Amino acid sequence: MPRSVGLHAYDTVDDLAQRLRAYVLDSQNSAFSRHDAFRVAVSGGSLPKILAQALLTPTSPASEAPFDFSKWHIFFADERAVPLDDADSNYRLVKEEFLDRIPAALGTPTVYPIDTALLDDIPAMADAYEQTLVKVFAARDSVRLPMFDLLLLGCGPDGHTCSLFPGSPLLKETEAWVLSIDDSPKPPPKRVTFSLPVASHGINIAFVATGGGKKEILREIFDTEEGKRLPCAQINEIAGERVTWFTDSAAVEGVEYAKRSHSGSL
Ligand SMILES: O=C1O[C@H](COP(=O)(O)O)[C@@H](O)[C@H](O)[C@H]1O
Repeated sequence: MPRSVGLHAYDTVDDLAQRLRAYVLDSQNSAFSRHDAFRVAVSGGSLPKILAQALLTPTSPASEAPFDFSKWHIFFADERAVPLDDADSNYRLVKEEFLDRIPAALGTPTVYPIDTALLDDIPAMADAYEQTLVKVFAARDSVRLPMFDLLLLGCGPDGHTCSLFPGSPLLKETEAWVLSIDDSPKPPPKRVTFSLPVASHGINIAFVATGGGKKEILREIFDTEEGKRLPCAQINEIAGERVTWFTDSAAVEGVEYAKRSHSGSL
């Protein structure tokens, strides 16, 4: 584990949400100063709810410049190959938990969902999503990888992130930006996902993992050699100091790495 990976544990999810808010705001503002836009990728699972709590619950409105969602470009780090209104859709989750609750005064983000016309051809769906990235981030031959301003990732109880699962051959991909999977061990089986190089290519990369159900896998990721093979740990290894984990105390119970200098407030 690179010692520079930040692992921050907060007493409650409310505390976590406040610190995540400050982190995303800083990330937004530095992106605006670089290119007047904020290119962010989000995950599904437990993340959208915590993200909404962080971003849409101002702690002290007078003391900070607000988010300007009109300059946000929101991509999906992974998506299930289902209609956008399906209960399993990451888009639906992000829309209902977060996008639909953004106050009009804060602007409307540009959102890039998958092309559901390609539900029966998921390799084509992955290629089409890659082309979406190419259009926004520049031509494929002029940039080796799209650089996100912020990647917001989850960590499954098995150590998966995006739809990159432990032991998957997809983890070896070095060329493609977006991949398809038709045998996901977690339902639904058909999905598209950022490849590991893209999921590691953010100026800032935040993992959000809360609750006692994550403590065993966090121990493995942070405290063991074998855990280095897990998808989340591979992103830690590749991106090092660009990675920050936002966790609560239940998720890091027994994690030695969290007891060292990397834990505490950000
Ligand atoms: O299937 C998925 O799971 C991961 C982790 O979800 P969580 O509920 O354990 O946070 C999520 O990050 C990913 O986007 C999703 O498709």
